[in-house]
Amino acid sequence: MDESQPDALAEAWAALDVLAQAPRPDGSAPGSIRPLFAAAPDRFTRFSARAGDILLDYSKTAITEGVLAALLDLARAADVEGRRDAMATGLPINVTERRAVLHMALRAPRDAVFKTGPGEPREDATAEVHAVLDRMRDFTRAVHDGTLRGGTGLTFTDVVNIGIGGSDLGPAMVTRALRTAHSPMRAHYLSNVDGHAWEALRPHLDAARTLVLVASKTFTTQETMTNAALLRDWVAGAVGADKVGRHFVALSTNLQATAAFGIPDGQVFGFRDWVGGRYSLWSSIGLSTALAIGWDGFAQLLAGARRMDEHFLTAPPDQNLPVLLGLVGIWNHNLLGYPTLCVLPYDERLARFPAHLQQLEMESLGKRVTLTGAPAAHETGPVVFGEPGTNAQHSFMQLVHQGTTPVPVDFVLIANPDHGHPDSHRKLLANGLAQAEALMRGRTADEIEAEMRAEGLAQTEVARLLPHRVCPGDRPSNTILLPHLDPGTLGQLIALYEHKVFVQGAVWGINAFDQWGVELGKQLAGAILPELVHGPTPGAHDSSTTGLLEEILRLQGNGD
Ligand SMILES: O=P(O)(O)OC[C@H]1O[C@H](O)[C@H](O)[C@@H](O)[C@@H]1O
Repeated sequence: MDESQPDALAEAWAALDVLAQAPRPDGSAPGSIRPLFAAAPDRFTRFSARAGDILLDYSKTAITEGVLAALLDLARAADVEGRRDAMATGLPINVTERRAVLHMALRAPRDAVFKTGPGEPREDATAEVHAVLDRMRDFTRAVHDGTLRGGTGLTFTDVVNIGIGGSDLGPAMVTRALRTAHSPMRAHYLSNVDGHAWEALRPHLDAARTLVLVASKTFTTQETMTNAALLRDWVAGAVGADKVGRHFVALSTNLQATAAFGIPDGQVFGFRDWVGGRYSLWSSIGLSTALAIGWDGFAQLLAGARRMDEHFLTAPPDQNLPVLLGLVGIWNHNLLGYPTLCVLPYDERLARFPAHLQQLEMESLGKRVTLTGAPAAHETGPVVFGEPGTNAQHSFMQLVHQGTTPVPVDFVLIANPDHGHPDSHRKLLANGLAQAEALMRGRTADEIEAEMRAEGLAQTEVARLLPHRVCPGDRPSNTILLPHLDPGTLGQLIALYEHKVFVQGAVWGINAFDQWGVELGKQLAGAILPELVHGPTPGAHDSSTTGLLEEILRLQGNGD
């Protein structure tokens, strides 16, 4: 499984360090991009790649032939392909939880072979996946055609997905991207334990026509279980306690807990522990999406992801989109020292795509030790943030253009919209393309001086303003171009990032599939919860936490 060779790995990193620190043969700085375009008019052709419906243009980065070769050496030394194959064969690559990582099996065709479990005979993952998918399909159709109805006999018009983290972000993002005015049902997502979230949603719903999905891999998550109890009472109030069960479905791996909550097995859609939360939108956790957009759309989403899986599993590294995207990120992050990644989808429908990527990337790659528990030798995951364009241009892009540290950007552009406003779409695309060009090209002092002189500004004014107006350029971006946004292309796009994260985790030698860091806060919240009723336990906390607790209780009128 692990064929990586420490010496070869160290050599590969050292070779990259040399490239990142010394000027290029033509004297240009290793992070500069403009000279690369000036020197090679065919740079776009050379540093772009296609797979399925996706074009990845990474030419507006500081990658050269030499850098790319060294990055591919790094991937080879880290045995990215061997690790990828270990994932695909169901080996327990999530070593801290002793679990396989088989989200690819969730979108595999019926006759595919994805096996899991130690020893022989190994379990056939695909058969079980398709058994659940078949049930999800039948359920979705029965809700849509009115065979399944609520407690008072009314058809369901709305579905509420109660879940958080991976049990919310993926399906919420996909549903928002793909729903249309003709979608069969309205879907709503309730994640936060903040009662304001429920209060904001409640007026939009009729309990008698609302189907509730309790989406939780563990079925123990505090926020989800709290909201599930709130909605159970609310539905019971409308249809009667004896009929509330008809409105509730569970999406979970924990069948004991779903039964304890009172959801009969026939209304539970399961999945296995080899599906990580942030990879679960393809599992039964995606049921809200299927209900919202229809079964055919959900099936096309899976097929799109499968297309990217097949590409990732078979394409040579130098043409493999997830490998290239991962390696470009490593060049920007580890070698050039850029600590963040900004994701800008130029499509309102992808408004939650950056939020989904934040969990996918930061929960997967936010690790400080390697698989063996040794401190990571290199920086691991970047801070990821983003917003749809053009909105982002009018908020934080100032820092991206002129801040002190370059911020690599991934632009996601969609060639054809699904609306009838071509002028709006041209403006959207023009802005996306212009941002990438502006980041790369910048505006030099000479260019700005000439412009200001042409405007007739006095020399003193030119000198005063010049430093403020210079845009340094040489700021890297990738552009990912899709022909349309539809279930198939979105499936490819999400899977592209999933596999990119895999590649980076493999190169850094970390476990991209656990998330122990989120546990401590959960434990401490459990300890603090009773103190919000009874007051702070003496000596239990630092003075800050105790002081804040006391102040909150005083402001609530409970502290005197
Ligand atoms: O699906 P659940 O078990 O309710 O978990 C929901 C989320 O909460 C956890 O704290 C993890 O950090 C996430 O990876 C997970 O997706």
